[in-house]
Amino acid sequence: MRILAIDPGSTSTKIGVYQDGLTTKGGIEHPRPEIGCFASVMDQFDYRMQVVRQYLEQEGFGACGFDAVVGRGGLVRPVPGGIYLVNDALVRDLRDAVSGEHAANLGGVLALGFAELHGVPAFVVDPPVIDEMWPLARFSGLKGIERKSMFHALNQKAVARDVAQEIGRGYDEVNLIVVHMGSGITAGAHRKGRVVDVNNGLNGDGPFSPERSGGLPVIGVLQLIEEGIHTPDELKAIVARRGGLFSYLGSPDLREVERMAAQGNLKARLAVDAMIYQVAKEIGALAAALDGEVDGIVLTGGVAYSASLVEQLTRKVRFIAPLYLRPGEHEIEALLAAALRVMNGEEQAKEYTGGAA
Ligand SMILES: Nc1ncnc2c1ncn2[C@@H]1O[C@H](COP(=O)(O)OP(=O)(O)OP(=O)(O)O)[C@@H](O)[C@H]1O
Ligand SMILES: CCCC(=O)O
Repeated sequence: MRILAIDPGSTSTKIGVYQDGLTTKGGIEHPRPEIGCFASVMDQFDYRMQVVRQYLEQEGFGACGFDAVVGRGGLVRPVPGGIYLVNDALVRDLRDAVSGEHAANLGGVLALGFAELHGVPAFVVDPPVIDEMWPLARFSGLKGIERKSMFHALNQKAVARDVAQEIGRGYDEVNLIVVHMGSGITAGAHRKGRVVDVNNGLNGDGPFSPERSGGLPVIGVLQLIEEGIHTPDELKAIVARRGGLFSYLGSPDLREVERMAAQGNLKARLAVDAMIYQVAKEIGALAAALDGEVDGIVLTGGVAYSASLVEQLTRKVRFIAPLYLRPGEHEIEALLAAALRVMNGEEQAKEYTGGAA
């Protein structure tokens, strides 16, 4: 059995190949000026196909066939968690960016591109739009504005399953708070296998992160528009890509910001402390959402590699539940494991129909 996994991120493409029990995994970085030449995410299709081809050749898989191809899910319409066959409806919604532009939208399209070359099925797994929120979590506080589920679903679910296993129980038997801390930060309340509440980092919700603003005071945002400082479109981009640490310090790279802090830059120290403070508050809020019945708090994403940040955060939230560390992302492994479950007949791939947005 040989399976190809493709995980496109905003400045990298991660690739994995499963072959008879062994996984080969790698990533190709795309310099910002190079990837910045494309007007839209979908315009990068040929470029990313070529990148994946080059990787496969370099790793000795150039002449190989595949039994299935699996890609990261994108911002399609809200769906329950699971594995989805890439079909026409899914490809159309990815191309139309029905729930927003994101590099992840290329995942299903690239998977299909390679699957068609080999005459095999293509899948996507746990797209960021999976929606398992309970009704209370949908209230924003204003009629007409509903909180939406959009988060690092693939990685959150993968590490949650892994931690449940470490605890010795099934994912659907535990309550976990999973905090993915990457360029964006999303924190989810996983209640017995369902993510019943989670912040949508891309939309200005939750803690600030290296790149995202998180929740902002609404009147302050309106003033920026009224005073002509930013247009609504500029603000949408700032909230998702140029907020958080980037806006305070000019860099979204926590390693660089920590270096600045270590060299005595007090602004950098305070901004990192504030990010930790906001993440801790989010964890506390989710603990209350789960009635305090929390089996574990899981920290994952690139930011969780920072030992000092993890130590500070642990001191603030360890009164809630034990902490489990899963730094980095585990998406390629999760994609390959999911495709393997389908190919082995242990799980059935769902049909994406593209219900209401
Ligand atoms: N060893 C480390 N120490 C401190 N920070 C780190 C370390 N490694 C990565 N980071 C930080 O993690 C952040 C990026 O995380 P990650 O690679 O998970 O994000 P991404 O894939 O770009 O975005 P996302 O996870 O939101 O999809 C950056 O701010 C980076 O500086
Ligand atoms: C994947 C959606 C969440 C984020 O990037 O902040």
